[in-house]
Amino acid sequence: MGKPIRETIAALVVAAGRGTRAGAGIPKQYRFLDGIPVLTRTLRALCAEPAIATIVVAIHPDDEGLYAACIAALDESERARLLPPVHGGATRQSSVHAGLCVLDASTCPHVLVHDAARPFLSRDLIQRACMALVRHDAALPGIPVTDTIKQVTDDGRVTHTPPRDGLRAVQTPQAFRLAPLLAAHRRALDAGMTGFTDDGALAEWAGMDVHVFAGDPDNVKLTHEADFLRYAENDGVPRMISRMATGFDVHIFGPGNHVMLGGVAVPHAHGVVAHSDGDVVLHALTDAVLGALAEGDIGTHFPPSDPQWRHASSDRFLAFAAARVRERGGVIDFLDATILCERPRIGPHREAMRAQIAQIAGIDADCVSIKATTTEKLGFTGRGEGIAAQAAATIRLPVTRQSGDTA
Ligand SMILES: Nc1ccn([C@@H]2O[C@H](COP(=O)(O)OP(=O)(O)OP(=O)(O)O)[C@@H](O)[C@H]2O)c(=O)n1
Ligand SMILES: C[C@](O)(CO)[C@H](O)COP(=O)(O)O
Repeated sequence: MGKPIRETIAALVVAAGRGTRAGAGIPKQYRFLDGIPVLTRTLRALCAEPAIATIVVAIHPDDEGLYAACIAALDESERARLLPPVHGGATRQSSVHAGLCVLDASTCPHVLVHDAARPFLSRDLIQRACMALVRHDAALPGIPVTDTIKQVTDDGRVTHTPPRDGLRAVQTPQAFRLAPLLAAHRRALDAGMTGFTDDGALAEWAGMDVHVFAGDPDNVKLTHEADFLRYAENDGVPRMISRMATGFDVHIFGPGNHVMLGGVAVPHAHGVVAHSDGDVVLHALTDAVLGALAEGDIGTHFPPSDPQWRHASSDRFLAFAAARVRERGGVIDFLDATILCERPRIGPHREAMRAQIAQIAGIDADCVSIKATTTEKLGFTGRGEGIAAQAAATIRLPVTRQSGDTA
């Protein structure tokens, strides 16, 4: 008995175009829509359909790096569905041909050919395409046209008005039996027919019986800059969400003649007892930033048991946390710290600390605030036994998954 049709379908995504009509520097399938590349969205939609056994993407040879970044954003089970990419050609038709050539008709006798530039394809639409293969060798999603269509000459004279009822605007995914489609592509190539704008037209030319099933008006092809403006909330700029977190640190006073505070050596009658340089301000700020990332705390990344952090300058801890924010595509909006001690006096060093913290975190000094308070001679700080700092960090991170989670 043969396999059920749902285990015999491959998807071929054509993504080798240059997107010249959309402009904007990189090919449109690699541009971001709400923090997610168009191609990543398209592949996720296809991966969500269990009927599709395997997926191959035709890419331009110059786009290997862009493709790798799109694939990295998929989860492991999604990546497992992908064959290695193939290099497409100068036309959509040649890119489809290149992709069809690597598919194995003995394991996947059916193929859905889909434009990378159509990232809004729904589960229902994919299922309609798969179902169409039960009855047809070639089937295209089409939507009734709502405008009246005119055939015109180059100088704009109308020569024909086809009756609208029989017209459909066709989309992808277009569903085919693989062997006859590949044979049709080879025949077209041999005949020097290289200008087909969809596989439906090529199949029709080759004599296949081509049918239309219900398309989806939301399944638009991103073609012009205006499409990006219309469909991307932020036109390629990742949507960001704000996070705020706090940090706190204490060190006991010990022998010495200064304390490090916010990266500044502040003269004092004592030093602090600490594994590192004991800068409570930088430690509290580091924990606040790591907290906003939900990436543990300073001890997670720089364990006090590790001798390499002995006497370490605390700059590196905050610099590390700030780099993590950048690596996740985020920004630090604001850092705020309050120092709790009777002595030393903080006011004369406040501006130097703000400048130093700003430099370490890679932000403007305007975005750093340093405050100080005594504790009215109460508690360990009041008795002059030690010094404490509490801090808050506000950061923004890109929304990177369709679910709204962040990276
Ligand atoms: N040589 C080509 C041309 C197009 N495509 C793909 O075919 C789909 C539909 O093509 P289109 O929207 O025309 O994309 P581009 O050719 O990139 O656009 P433009 O014509 O504006 O350059 C896109 O996913 C595109 O990447 C392809 O794989 N290989
Ligand atoms: C395949 C297609 O998306 C069906 O509507 C369309 O023909 C592609 O045309 P393009 O000129 O390559 O964008």
